[in-house]
Amino acid sequence: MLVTLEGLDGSGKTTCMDALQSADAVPPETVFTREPTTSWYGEAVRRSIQDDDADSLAELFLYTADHADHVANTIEPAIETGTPIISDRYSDSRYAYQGVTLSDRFDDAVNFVKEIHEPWTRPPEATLYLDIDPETAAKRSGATNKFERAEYLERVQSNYERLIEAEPERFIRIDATQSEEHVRDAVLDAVETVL
Ligand SMILES: Nc1ncnc2c1ncn2[C@@H]1O[C@H](COP(=O)(O)OP(=O)(O)O)[C@@H](O)[C@H]1O
Ligand SMILES: Cc1cn([C@H]2C[C@H](O)[C@@H](COP(=O)(O)OP(=O)(O)O)O2)c(=O)[nH]c1=O
Repeated sequence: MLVTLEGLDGSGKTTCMDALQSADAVPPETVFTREPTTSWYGEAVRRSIQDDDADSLAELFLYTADHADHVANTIEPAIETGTPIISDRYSDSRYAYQGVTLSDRFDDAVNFVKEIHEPWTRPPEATLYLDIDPETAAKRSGATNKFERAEYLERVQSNYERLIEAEPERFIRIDATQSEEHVRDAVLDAVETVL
């Protein structure tokens, strides 16, 4: 069972992952993971995030290489042994974010990115979407990198909405504008239900 957490920068994913890792309701063998990962592929991605002049297509393939390694070496081995996995960001982040960065190069960039993944990715069973307005997200995240500006996040948000509309049964929407306690409880409830 693969569960993913998605949302804009600053929506509270890290805060919720911390809560999940110490929650009684989550089986102790659960694998907690994230994208970008902590592998050298993930490090290459982080370098690119800090580079304002990075080529958007090259960046897509860095993220996608990191995902390929993540699927092969973390996700599939856990699935094979029936171990639950919770990932902070996963392929939807690419569809939503690179769907924006590549929008000037492809007619339907979201679909282009999805098509690159489809033959080999392992889709999640459930995705918790931490729903927050772009202004609050930008404020909370401190706008520390090129992706964290409100106008950019607004476009990322519309891509997430498009993904949710296409697969409403996979997504669980959580109101991330509520207090930290409220969001944490909603996330814990949702994860307990799906696991
Ligand atoms: N529900 C909330 N209400 C107010 N502030 C929050 C809430 N959840 C998280 N924060 C704060 O917002 C900032 C970003 O949260 P974080 O969990 O790092 O988000 P993300 O991992 O999605 O970028 C942190 O300073 C965190 O303490
Ligand atoms: C996984 C992933 C992240 N990103 C972006 C989102 C973030 O701005 C940045 C780093 O992700 P992350 O470290 O999860 O940031 P945060 O905790 O603030 O949400 O990379 C993509 O553009 N595409 C992707 O596929």
